[in-house]
Amino acid sequence: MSRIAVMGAGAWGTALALSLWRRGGHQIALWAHSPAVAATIRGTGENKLFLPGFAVPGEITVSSDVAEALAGAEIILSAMPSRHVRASYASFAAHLHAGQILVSATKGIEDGTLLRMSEVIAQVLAARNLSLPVAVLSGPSFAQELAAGAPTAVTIACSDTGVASLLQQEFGSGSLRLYTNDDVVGVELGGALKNVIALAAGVVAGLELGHNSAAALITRGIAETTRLAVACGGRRETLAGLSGMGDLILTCTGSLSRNRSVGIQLGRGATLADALAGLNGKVAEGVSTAFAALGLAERYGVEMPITSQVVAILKGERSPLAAIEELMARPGRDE
Ligand SMILES: NC(=O)C1=CN([C@@H]2O[C@H](COP(=O)(O)OP(=O)(O)OC[C@H]3O[C@@H](n4cnc5c(N)ncnc54)[C@H](OP(=O)(O)O)[C@@H]3O)[C@@H](O)[C@H]2O)C=CC1
Ligand SMILES: O=C(CO)COP(=O)(O)O
Repeated sequence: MSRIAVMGAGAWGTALALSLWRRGGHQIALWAHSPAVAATIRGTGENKLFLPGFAVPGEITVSSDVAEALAGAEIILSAMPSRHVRASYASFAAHLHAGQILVSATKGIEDGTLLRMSEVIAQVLAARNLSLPVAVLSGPSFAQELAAGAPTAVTIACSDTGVASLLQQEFGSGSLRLYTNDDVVGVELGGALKNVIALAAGVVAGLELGHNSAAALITRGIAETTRLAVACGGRRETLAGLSGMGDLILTCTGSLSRNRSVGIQLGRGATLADALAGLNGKVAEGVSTAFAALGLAERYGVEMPITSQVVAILKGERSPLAAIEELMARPGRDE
């Protein structure tokens, strides 16, 4: 029996907690950032704001108290928006100790520092003389579908292959299959960068450009995200896996994607502010990741034409249609 603390009670943290509880064999604690969200889940047995329609059993202890959530935890699985990871771990650090395993399920790149989430976590801990293994969980996985028990496969990445194998066993169940990988860079960037291409796929859908355009975008999207991930030290084959191509296909085509839905609104002519307001407090990571990805692309001298156009649209500097026209007018090149 392991005690697992799931830190973050948005859609993803709640779905992961449900999946791990259903698997059996673990005590699950779910930490919500806001006391109101924790109280609602405890009081109603449901996360009405972020994952409505799924019962959260009383055996999952729900709290907004960090010390309470982390007490006795052997595995800490975090799933909060990327912009809150640094501050969250700063508040967790005093309650962490050697022997614990950290797993990041957040998909994003930190604004300004351009660090991956596992790097942000390691940096926060290092400043407090703590060093714990940090694994990454990423892959094609809509929270609602995992919560419903639909068969789902994701990647669990850690530079320590023993830790990845242990997490594969501890998290795996009849509805959640995990593949191990020691390429943390590739897995983490695959999960973060697909959100930017999903915004672009939404724009294509919002403009009603059809299936040819969508397929071209997904394919050229994986080409440019792979270029960047490889330049950053990731492996090409990782980007062809679940946390690359797999998540890209899901998010670029799935109607449950928040990133794609923001892109659709932009394609239909909405402002970014209006498109984000439609999410009612839910996160679309691709918006900030687009800027960070372009920052990494400039650092490593990598060409990212789709990401560049997404940034121009987000800044309001180019209309969605003009962005597509620019992509089509680029000089011919080899595939
Ligand atoms: N939803 C999905 O299907 C999937 C999401 N992910 C990733 O998981 C991460 C979390 O997304 P998701 O669960 O969907 O989030 P949601 O959009 O469902 O919820 C937003 C979350 O942000 C939290 N939050 C707001 N302010 C703060 C703060 N200051 N500090 C800490 N947390 C805060 C909210 O907590 P509160 O209201 O309590 O303040 C809430 O839990 C993202 O990186 C996402 O890309 C990955 C795979 C699937
Ligand atoms: O990461 C996800 C599925 O793997 C969820 O995508 P959205 O954040 O676009 O909803």
